[in-house]
Amino acid sequence: MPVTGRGPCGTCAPALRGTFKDTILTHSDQPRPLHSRANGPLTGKVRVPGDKSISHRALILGALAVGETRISGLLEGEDVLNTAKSMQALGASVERTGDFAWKVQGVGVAGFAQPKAALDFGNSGTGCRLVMGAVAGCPISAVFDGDASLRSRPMRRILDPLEKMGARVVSGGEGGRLPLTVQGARDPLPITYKTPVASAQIKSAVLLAGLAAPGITTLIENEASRDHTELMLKHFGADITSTKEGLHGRRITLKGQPELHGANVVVPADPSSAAFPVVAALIAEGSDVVLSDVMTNPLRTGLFTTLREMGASIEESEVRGDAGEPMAQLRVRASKLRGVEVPPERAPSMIDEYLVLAVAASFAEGTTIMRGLQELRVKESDRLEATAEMLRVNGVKVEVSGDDLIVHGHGHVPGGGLVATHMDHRIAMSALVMGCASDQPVTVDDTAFIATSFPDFIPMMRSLGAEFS
Ligand SMILES: O=C(O)C1=C[C@@H](OP(=O)(O)O)[C@@H](O)[C@H](O)C1
Ligand SMILES: C=C(OP(=O)(O)O)C(=O)O
Repeated sequence: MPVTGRGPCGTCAPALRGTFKDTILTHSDQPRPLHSRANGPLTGKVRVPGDKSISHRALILGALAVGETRISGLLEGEDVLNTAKSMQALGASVERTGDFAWKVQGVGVAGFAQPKAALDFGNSGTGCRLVMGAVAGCPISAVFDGDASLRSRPMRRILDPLEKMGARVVSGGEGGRLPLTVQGARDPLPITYKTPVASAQIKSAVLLAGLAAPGITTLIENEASRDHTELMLKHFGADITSTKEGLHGRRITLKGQPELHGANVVVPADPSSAAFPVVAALIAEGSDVVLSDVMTNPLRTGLFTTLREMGASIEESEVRGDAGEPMAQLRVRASKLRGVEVPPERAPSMIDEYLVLAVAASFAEGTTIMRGLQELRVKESDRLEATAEMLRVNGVKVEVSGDDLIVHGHGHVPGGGLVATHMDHRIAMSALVMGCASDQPVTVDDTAFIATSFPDFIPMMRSLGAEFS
């Protein structure tokens, strides 16, 4: 579905109020184009911002817990700040106490209050879908809305299981699209649900609703998706188990109506954000870049596995763990890459990284085949088509065949193209990374959406030597 304009809610993030006064959101309706040109090697050490998935979950579980939750290293990107605001609108107290440091005073499982206004999730599928799950277990109704991109994304996949648990859609857009009003269940039912696609957002919505239901909620997935909700629920005191199901799947059981207690959460650096400087360092000759504290949960590291298969030099050191999530320092050196075939079962562990992998594949020698990418079609944009277009306008030979993406690499990229962002942060960042090593500069039509997940991307890349102007 085409996405046009900034969206019905005006800018992606409304002005902040109350305890959020220290945080600034910067979206405007003016597109902000940028050129990226090769400027020699990238060097230096950086820490990319906190993991987006964990940041959303820390705020939501903090709000559903009894007592105080302290979060350090929170991603202060627009997506996460919209989740923080929704938690406040639902009755939790959410306060910024310092740089990336936040305090949440929760209301307890099923304790959300009726919000006075629509909950605006801006560009964020994760925020919207996880909060829908949490609201579904409370006897309140809430209006869910977002920008034009989020309004175009499917919500039926979340509403189907939530309706089985007793929630109702009171009013809503065609085919389960936003804006829609969800009436939470007065007496939520525990269910056994098999997800139709490997999606951590569906899984998490069901588990968050299941917190309020008596008895056992069971979630089965054929392919394991990121398990941050499970790990964090355990950290907050829930009785939750996860066992293998079939070859690649998981069966998760959650005992309902626990008393979640507030907890400390240390948010590691986001591997999906690290992916951009990692690929930039691999393709810009002579580069040597170090990234600290990168989360290395195996359900998130499919990109690093693939890049290593392509011949990338990515060394791990200082391996450690906090709050149940492993992390490491990565040293990345420019490398000659070769084309590879990426199996479909790897998709859940690198779902947001195919765009920047396609950039790496464009600089490789040989063909890279990425299989089973149907889920890319329902992200912030149709990422399968948008990625192919990004490569094509920069002189790379690329095919979309069914749900597969095939990139023919020739060791260098002509560049010179203007890339359409389609309200999608990862397209903007991937295109700017491409320009770090292409023969001619690459231009993106709008960088504004980068603020949803990686607000400091441009200055951080410049600090490594990237030329963005
Ligand atoms: O649960 C999460 O935090 C996320 C799950 C993924 O979406 P799906 O659940 O739709 O695969 C991913 O693309 C998104 O960026 C973050
Ligand atoms: C798909 C993404 O996020 P979301 O689904 O939360 O909008 C992403 O960050 O790439």
